[in-house]
Amino acid sequence: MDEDQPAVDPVVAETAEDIATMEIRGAATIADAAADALATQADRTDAADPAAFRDELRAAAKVLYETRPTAVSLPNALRYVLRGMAGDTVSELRASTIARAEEFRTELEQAQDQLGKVGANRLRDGDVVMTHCHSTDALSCIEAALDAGKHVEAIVKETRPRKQGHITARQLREWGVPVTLIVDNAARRYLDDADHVLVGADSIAADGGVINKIGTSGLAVNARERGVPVMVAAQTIKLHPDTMTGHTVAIEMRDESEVLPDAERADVTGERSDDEGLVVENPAFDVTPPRYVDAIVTERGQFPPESIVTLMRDLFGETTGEPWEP
Ligand SMILES: O=C(COP(=O)(O)O)[C@H](O)[C@H](O)COP(=O)(O)O
Repeated sequence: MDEDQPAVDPVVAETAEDIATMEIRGAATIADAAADALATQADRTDAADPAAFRDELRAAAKVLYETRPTAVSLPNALRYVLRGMAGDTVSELRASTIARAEEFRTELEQAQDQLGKVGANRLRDGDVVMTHCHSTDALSCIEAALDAGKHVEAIVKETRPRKQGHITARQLREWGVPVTLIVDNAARRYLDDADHVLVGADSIAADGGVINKIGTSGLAVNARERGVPVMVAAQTIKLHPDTMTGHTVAIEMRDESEVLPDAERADVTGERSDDEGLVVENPAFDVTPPRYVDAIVTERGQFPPESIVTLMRDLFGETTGEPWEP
């Protein structure tokens, strides 16, 4: 952070650290935590005047923004809250910012419930769903289908390197859904047993491309080859406004130790512990082209990927800047 930036509340710094280290993860959960952290900053500020308050909130937003680059729900959340800062005194600004953050968090929850109902309509009684990673939006569709009395089974991809599939499997088992847990490499074989691929999204581009956990694109291509429809569950907060003006979505590269932990390094390098010819790459996300996606399910209904740009224009206008820009 710049030296002339105001200090941020320790809770903001802690939230940022938790997002960066993935204690807090998943696009919707990150957005929710970021909005909550801004509310805490507003609540605990000792800013002397409105200008200092605004500077503090912007500084907090920057610290949160710089944690992970791919999930657009994070800048979208920060922008939403900062645009709600209104008032001529610090106490008015505090109240409006906290209220705006609460409104954001409520709407996030409602949107997820609503999209779950839309997604559940695509699932028939007895369907088998293949999942990748852990997405609360995707799980909302299954939960709504269960609430509607449908029997659903799941084939859950482990999702290397961090195995978020375990979180999905645990949640589904808590709901009583029969789960078959498989390694990622087994996905194509098990697609023969699946009626749907159901995944979430970190960002949706204006051309309908879906940015989600690494491995989603390969799964979608295989699903197309096998004739299994691919459903993406994504609240509109996952729509990436900058892609309307040609920007691409940054794909996060994470630490190589997630792929090859230090304790296992010698298995690969042998005696040459500093082997510079060994490169380990760990991209966290990939882009699934729209032609491999059958439907993007949002709280505003389901869309073919090619028409998502119309919704984006409705929601964002033509373009937007950084979250802290007016
Ligand atoms: O790719 C991931 C999580 O990646 P990571 O574990 O690296 O954060 C999820 O599919 C999306 O974030 C959607 O999640 P949700 O539907 O909960 O927003």
